[in-house]
Amino acid sequence: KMSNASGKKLNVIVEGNIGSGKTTFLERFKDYSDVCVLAEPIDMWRNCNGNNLLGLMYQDSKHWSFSFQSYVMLTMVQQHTLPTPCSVKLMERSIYSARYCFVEQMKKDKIIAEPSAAVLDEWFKWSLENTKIDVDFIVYLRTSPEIVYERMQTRGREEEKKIPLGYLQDLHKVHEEWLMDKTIGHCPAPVIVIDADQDKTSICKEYEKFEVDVLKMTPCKVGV
Ligand SMILES: Cc1cc2cn([C@H]3C[C@H](O)[C@@H](CO)O3)c(=O)nc2[nH]1
Repeated sequence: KMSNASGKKLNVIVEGNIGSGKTTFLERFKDYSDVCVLAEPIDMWRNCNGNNLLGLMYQDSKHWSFSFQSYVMLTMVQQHTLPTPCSVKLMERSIYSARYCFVEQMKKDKIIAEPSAAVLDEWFKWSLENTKIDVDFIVYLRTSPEIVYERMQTRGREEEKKIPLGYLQDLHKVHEEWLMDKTIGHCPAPVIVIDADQDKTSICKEYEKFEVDVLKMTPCKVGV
């Protein structure tokens, strides 16, 4: 049983733009018995009582973004508060990126009207105050929008087919403002920045270094 000095569980969230390599990063931890990996529950978003909210959001964002982001926030709280037997819980994205990246961008784009954004904000604030949401550090897979745009297209996720480069540039900007400039919302934990523009092979060395530190349960200083 691996645990650090205090025996405290370690909660890590992995953040980054669409196509920044989060899934590849999380894959590396799958075989560690003492690390519990919680990928984004995208299949729940695709099937909320038979409705593909993700698809609806991308088809008609004005109409469906509020419903989609409300459900995302619910599933994030469910994952943040899910008890696991592991010493390390590694989660893909968080209630924070839900609020400070995606909802923030949709507010800027006037896709979510102010009254709806106010409701999401109440859920966000209530959740932080009333549920056990712990984050010990944030791994930020930092990328350039042009690179992730290329990757997103090659990956070819059905619902993402029509996402323009501009949206990825906007999402990049809100991630930078939240995690680097700290000009949006609040950053709940120290940020470990990984330059995730590198191709899969060369980035693995970077991940390995981080892997060792996570398993030693100490946040590492992964260079950018
Ligand atoms: C927390 C959070 C994750 C998340 C993902 N997405 C979208 C981006 C991708 O196209 C897809 C999977 O990450 O869902 C979103 O619109 N809003 C979100 N909020």
